[in-house]
Amino acid sequence: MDWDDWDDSAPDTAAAAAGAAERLVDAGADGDDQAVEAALRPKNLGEFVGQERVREQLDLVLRAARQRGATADHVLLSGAPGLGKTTLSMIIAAEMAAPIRITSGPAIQHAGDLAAILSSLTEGEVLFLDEIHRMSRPAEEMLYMAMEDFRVDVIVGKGPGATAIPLELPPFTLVGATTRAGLLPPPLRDRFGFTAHMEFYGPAELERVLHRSARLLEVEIEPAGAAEIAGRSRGTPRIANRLLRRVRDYAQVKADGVITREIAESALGVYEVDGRGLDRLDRAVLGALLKLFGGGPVGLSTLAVAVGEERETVEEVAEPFLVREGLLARTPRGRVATPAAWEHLGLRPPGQDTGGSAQQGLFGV
Ligand SMILES: Nc1ncnc2c1ncn2[C@@H]1O[C@H](COP(=O)(O)OP(=O)(O)OP(=O)(O)O)[C@@H](O)[C@H]1O
Repeated sequence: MDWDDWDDSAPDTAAAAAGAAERLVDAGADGDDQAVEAALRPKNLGEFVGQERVREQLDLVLRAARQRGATADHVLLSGAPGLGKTTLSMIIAAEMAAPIRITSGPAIQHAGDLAAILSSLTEGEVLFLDEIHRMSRPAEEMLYMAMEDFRVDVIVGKGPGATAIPLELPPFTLVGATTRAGLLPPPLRDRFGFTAHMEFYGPAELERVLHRSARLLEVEIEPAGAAEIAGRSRGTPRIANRLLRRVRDYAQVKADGVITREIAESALGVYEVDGRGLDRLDRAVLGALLKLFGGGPVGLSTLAVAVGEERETVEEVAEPFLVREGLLARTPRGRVATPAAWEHLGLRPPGQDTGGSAQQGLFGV
């Protein structure tokens, strides 16, 4: 898959963002998670689970910088939300024993905003710029020079009388994060000394994340319980940790607090997250595609009307994961279900027996 075209659970439109925000399986950060999320963050490279290649390469970059007594090279982290980009930026700062400043592209709309941040950095400080692809153009151009020469030109005045006042900056490490590496202009991309692409996590890695988080949350979890949650976490540690907290509540209220496979299964059944990590919306989209349109092809707008959702919600919130899971394909003629989709919902394609399940409601599969 071409990563640059990929953007799982990072909706661009307000409608889609609203649709995503309420979901337990949304990979984005939500407000009430912040404190617990911070408590669960690995503090050094040794604690950071998975992403072996990235970890090994980063370890070399940081060790070498430390040995030279120099500031580490600028680092670009790309990957879907919830895979650990913020965590890794904090680890970079910790490993370099440097302070960290955190901001994001959308917060920097004017070059002056960036100049204010850059001019207040101390030597060796790490500047974490999340969603770097969403910075304004003038700020981006200022960043080029700051990254390369540790210098910015602050423009004073307007029109023909405007003057550029050069400002020296202390050496710093920029850690940029993006879900869309392909959207970064090449001059910006080229100024990063080290670029790492974060992959989705495998089940074994997610189980390790879950065991570690359970230990920190002081919850007892059996290996089969962790495996059950891992399988529903969409390859994303943030989702795994969120599901763990919901299962913990269930185990506490309905049982003796221990997370077994049965408890995890029942709890996530209550939250309508199925064995493959699909939630109610995902199954509604897939169910409509199969039951109302015989598996497609069907146009996006028609599919959206059928499930009573905004077009953007279907396209940006539900579809990326369904495509990634190989359950739905986007074709020039419309959306098409794959054989795996029929199998997942326990239905048979037309011509192979209609079965009784076509009578079930769209949300009831
Ligand atoms: N490799 C990992 N090992 C253990 N926990 C992890 C790992 N990666 C992420 N996490 C956990 O997942 C949560 C989300 O991670 P983080 O905020 O770093 O993701 P992100 O990629 O920056 O997401 P976003 O792009 O939405 O900001 C954190 O609580 C962190 O503890």
